[in-house]
Amino acid sequence: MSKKPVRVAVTGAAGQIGYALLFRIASGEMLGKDQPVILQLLEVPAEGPQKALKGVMMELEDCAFPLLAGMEAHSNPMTAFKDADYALLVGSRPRGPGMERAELLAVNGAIFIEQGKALNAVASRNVKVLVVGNPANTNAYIAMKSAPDLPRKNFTAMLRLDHNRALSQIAAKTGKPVAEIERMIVWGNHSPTMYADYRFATIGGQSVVKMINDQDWYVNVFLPTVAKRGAAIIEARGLSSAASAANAAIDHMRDWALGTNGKWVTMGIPSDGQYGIPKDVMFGFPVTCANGEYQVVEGLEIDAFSQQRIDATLAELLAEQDGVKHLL
Ligand SMILES: NC(=O)c1ccc[n+]([C@@H]2O[C@H](COP(=O)([O-])OP(=O)(O)OC[C@H]3O[C@@H](n4cnc5c(N)ncnc54)[C@H](O)[C@@H]3O)[C@@H](O)[C@H]2O)c1
Ligand SMILES: O=C(O)C[C@H](O)C(=O)O
Repeated sequence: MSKKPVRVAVTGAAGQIGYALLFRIASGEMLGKDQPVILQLLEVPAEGPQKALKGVMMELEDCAFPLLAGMEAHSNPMTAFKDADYALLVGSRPRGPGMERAELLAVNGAIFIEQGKALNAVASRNVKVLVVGNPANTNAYIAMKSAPDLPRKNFTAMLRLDHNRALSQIAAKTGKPVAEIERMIVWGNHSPTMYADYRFATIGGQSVVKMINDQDWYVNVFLPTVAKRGAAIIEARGLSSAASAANAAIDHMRDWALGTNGKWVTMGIPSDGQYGIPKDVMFGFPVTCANGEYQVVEGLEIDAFSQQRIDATLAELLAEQDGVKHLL
């Protein structure tokens, strides 16, 4: 018997990430090739974006996806999130060349308060929320705080693009297939303070640290390359990453919903105090997923260098939280 359709809400659906994301959700790449979906698409209530959204929906229709059980265009989060089982919060103002991410806080805070409240009011009580729109961790924190009737654990932020970027840098350095790399971690904020940590990573069971054996490359090439990759793409394209961001969103939601078979992935999640991160801080942690739930990989040794990096990204997140506390 075929499965009952699930409702997937996507905000910023006419934007560039939306365009790279919706077709893959509708084709079953996110929730499985046997899972029908109903797309509930939100755009700002203005003629241009709403018209563009209609165009995207015409294209979705023209794909004749067997798993696309329905789609709706919305301009109000209260209708867009109705009974949503999954919500991908992509819509926000993207960073342009030379713009600091922190500047985005004020502009985007209001959006995520309204959307958090709407999720609280109308979404499924089990809704899985992924915030992609930047500053992703703090936007997710704002949405979570604006939705007091939903479990905190339902709110996550996207660190998966950073995780995937780190995997590709290691694959290029070692000449090994990316799929063989296990136990990568990116701690903290989706920003240049993130800490991409390959101390525990293995390839075919062998330690990546030993294979690379180059602390200088780790500190002076790998870490800044991963941390500043978003800015490098903006510089090169004149636009922020879109296809790779959509791909990471698919990876994040697929793993959360369908499980990782014991593999570590990075998710931004509200801390429960693990590794000394204060409760509720939306922090990138290593997790495994099973049965629709994520679980932090605990008990990893944090050496002095790592502690310093973790403290720095935590300090940035706490400052961001402080910057929005008057809104909450
Ligand atoms: N977390 C990550 O790894 C990551 C990676 C890349 C981009 N991003 C962020 O994702 C966001 C979207 O990027 P993009 O390139 O798709 O931008 P875009 O400008 O192409 O699209 C954003 C869309 O969101 C819509 N929008 C704005 N406010 C909205 C609201 N309140 N409700 C619904 N829709 C709204 C806009 O009309 C626009 O169509 C940006 O904030 C960007 O910085 C995050
Ligand atoms: O840094 C940005 O604003 C773009 C995006 O978050 C990215 O990592 O590509």
